[in-house]
Amino acid sequence: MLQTFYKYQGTGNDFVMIDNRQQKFDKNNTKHIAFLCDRRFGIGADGLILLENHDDLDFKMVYYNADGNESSMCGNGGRCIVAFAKHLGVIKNNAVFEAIDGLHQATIDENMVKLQMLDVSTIEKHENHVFLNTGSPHHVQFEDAIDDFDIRAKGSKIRFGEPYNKAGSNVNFVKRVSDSTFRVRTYERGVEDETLSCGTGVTAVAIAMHYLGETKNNIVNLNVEGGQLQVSFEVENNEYKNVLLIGHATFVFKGEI
Ligand SMILES: N[C@@H](CCC[C@H](N)C(=O)O)C(=O)O
Repeated sequence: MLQTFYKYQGTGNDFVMIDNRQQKFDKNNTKHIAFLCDRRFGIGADGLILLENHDDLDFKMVYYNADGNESSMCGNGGRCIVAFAKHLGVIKNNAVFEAIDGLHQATIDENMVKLQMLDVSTIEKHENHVFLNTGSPHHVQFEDAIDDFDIRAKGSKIRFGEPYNKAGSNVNFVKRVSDSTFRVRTYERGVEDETLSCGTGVTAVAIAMHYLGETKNNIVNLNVEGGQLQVSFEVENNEYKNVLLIGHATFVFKGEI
């Protein structure tokens, strides 16, 4: 039987979206999910997202990386599923949904989505990097030659190396552009390559830059390969609260496979 799918992207981080409110999708078929995400043999995407019913909230989000494995929170995917839920008529302009890291509130205006992310209170400062979890684990480090280096090779070495090993971490390389703007390139675990944008990644970068004193602003602009995102937050007793990831979420095409 053919499967209807929708393709969405948020700053170039692209996803296969499936309406699984009838629970027909085989969630245990890792190879099939990887095939759907394959850019040569399948539809092509950085990840696959299921929209499911929830007893008390608007919907539930289930996220898989392009390798076919279910993973931790996807910020850009979270913005895209809000646009998808609106398209399906599940929500109007506001949403409260459950993802693997807990509840998320969101608003959508045209294709601009503001998504509330996890509060962050634990930030590890190391000699050459910062590590924090914004729903997914993120290694953040400065890279002056950000426009011209082998991110796949360097990112993969860090992702699979100590202390992350097999469980891994996403890896963000950052260059300061101004007081309020940073350039970011991300190597994503589970895609095992650079993606054009990573929502939990830029959230981690914005918080890390504030934590390190690289910005005093609580609205930070992030220039990524696929466009621009904004992250805002409040800081209370060293805890980053009311963290919002802001950017577009765009329908690309619909099909059957
Ligand atoms: N693209 C995502 C992050 C998805 C999860 C990540 N690959 C992982 O496994 O940790 C985002 O926009 O946050």
